[in-house]
Amino acid sequence: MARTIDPRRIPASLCPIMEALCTVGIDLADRIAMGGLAGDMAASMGTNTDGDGQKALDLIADDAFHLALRGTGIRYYASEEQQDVAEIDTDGAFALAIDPLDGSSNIDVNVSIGTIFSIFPAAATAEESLLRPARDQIAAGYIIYGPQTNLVVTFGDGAFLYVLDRAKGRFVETPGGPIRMPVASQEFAINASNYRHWPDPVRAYIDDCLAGAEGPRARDYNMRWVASLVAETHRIITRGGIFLYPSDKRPGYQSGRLRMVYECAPIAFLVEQAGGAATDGMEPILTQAAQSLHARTPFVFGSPEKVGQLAVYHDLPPLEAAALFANRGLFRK
Ligand SMILES: O=P(O)(O)OC[C@H]1O[C@](O)(COP(=O)(O)O)[C@@H](O)[C@@H]1O
Ligand SMILES: [Mg+2]
Ligand SMILES: [Mg+2]
Repeated sequence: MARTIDPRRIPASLCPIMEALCTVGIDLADRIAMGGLAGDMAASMGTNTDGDGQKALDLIADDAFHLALRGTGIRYYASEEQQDVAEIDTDGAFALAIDPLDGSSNIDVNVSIGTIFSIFPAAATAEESLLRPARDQIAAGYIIYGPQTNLVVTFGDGAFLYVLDRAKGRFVETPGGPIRMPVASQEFAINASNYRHWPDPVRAYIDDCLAGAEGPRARDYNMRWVASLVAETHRIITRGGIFLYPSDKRPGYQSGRLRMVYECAPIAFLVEQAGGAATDGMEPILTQAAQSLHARTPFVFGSPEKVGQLAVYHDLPPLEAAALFANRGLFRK
């Protein structure tokens, strides 16, 4: 009997896992809400094996999820904060990948952060379990620690929104049924400080958004960048738009920044379940498999129409894309 989440939509075999994730999520939500009174959660703790800075809360969250998932049926536990996959229950039927704390750069500034998770059936090895097409996920979700603490989760039959009822210590599904991402929106999300490093098709696409009502899209756009993937996802599934973290020319960013297994795959699954689309700029994320546990991929998601438009820019032959970039008139409808 689940105590920390309304269990009605959860397949019985996944109930213990969801219970553990929600228990830790509630603890983290309480801790985050304490701010500096809970200690310096943004303290720098060195770097993970991939060279990313680790904050105290990254490690606290990773330890807490790893520990809580014992005995829940998870065989393989793959975390952003650990180089290798850990084996938890040797006879477990599932593999779980997790970004224990997403948006770490926002810990100390009281901006929304989150936890992202993905569940696959366990196969014979950790690699076979996790380095497979993202379409094979059986569940994916995130918890967002913001003004509300929400859980958004899919088990492959729609995406559903839960709110943490703090008085009861329980995630409760909001009325309204499955989430449907709005189709029409004039918002895009990209870290524009990297403009000079982007590929030409991405620059051309954003140029056309920035040109607003006077440009080829003939409408004004708004821009948002929170620097927490969970927060961007939550906004986009709630009110539409498009998110882009493309590859760029900076060293280490040839495949963008975000990780396939525990960031892009679960968000792509959720977004598709909410009626959106998610690609690497051209190909659906759900048809792809990571080459290694911490592999990165360019990531674009949002309303299908907008994600499709970006693919059109990528489809242009390089010379044409370059000309397009040099002369905005070429792409006018
Ligand atoms: O600082 P940048 O380059 O804009 O990157 C922001 C991105 O990095 C991330 O914070 C990476 O996640 P972590 O905090 O889990 O490392 C994403 O949430 C966000 O979309
Ligand atoms: Mg992250
Ligand atoms: Mg993280």
